Amino acid sequence: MIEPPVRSAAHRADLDPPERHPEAPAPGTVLPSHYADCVGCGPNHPTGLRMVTTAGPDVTVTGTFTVTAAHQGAPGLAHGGVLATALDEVLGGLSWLLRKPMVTGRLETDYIRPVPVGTTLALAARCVGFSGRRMYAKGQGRLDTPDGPIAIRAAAVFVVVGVEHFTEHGADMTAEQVHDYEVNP
Ligand SMILES: CCCCCCCCCC(=O)SCCNC(=O)CCNC(=O)[C@H](O)C(C)(C)COP(=O)(O)OP(=O)(O)OC[C@H]1O[C@@H](n2cnc3c(N)ncnc32)[C@H](O)[C@@H]1OP(=O)(O)O
Repeated sequence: MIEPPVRSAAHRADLDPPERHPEAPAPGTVLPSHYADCVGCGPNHPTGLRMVTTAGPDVTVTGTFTVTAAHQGAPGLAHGGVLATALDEVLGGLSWLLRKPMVTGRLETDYIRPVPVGTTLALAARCVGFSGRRMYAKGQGRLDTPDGPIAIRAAAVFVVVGVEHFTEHGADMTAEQVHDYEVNP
């Protein structure tokens, strides 16, 4: 038996407001890849999304993802899971501005328009607020330009974790490297 998800990314109205860290990268700063082999942003990944993300004002991030033949589901069209990855990446980039390590707990995606190969998606993410360790966020992707038609939308919950999440469960990562990832964009 396959159990359905038990949670929702819908949030209450009384979240703690998002606080941009005083040492967050300035709006307009291109955020570095957090890991060279990351399928979302890593320059070493052979078929990755090669996303470039930029800090925005408040707790917002923008990014671009150009859909190639490596990202197809149906012929000539982006795979929905790949599009969810692009949303996950730009939403995850909010951690650079919050300076808190966090992982995706829940990612809800609406697919509104097909995304053809050759499209450059203009992605945007915004932190909505916090409830304890839960960070609520929303994101979207528009076709080709920041004011193009909306193709995808997301609501997400990220969960703030300690460095041990990465050192105990991951590979080849020391606590010092996680600290770098947390504080040195
Ligand atoms: C700057 C770098 C940019 C990075 C971009 C990267 C983008 C990609 C990001 C990812 O894809 S991360 C990889 C995918 N995610 C994971 O692998 C996470 C796997 N899940 C876990 O490791 C654990 O389930 C998790 C850390 C999320 C929670 O386990 P814990 O034992 O630490 O917490 P716990 O279960 O006690 O829950 C803590 C709080 O979070 C809530 N929570 C936990 N899981 C949740 C969930 N799935 N959805 C919503 N809320 C969740 C939970 O209800 C609770 O809320 P309250 O404190 O208010 O009671």
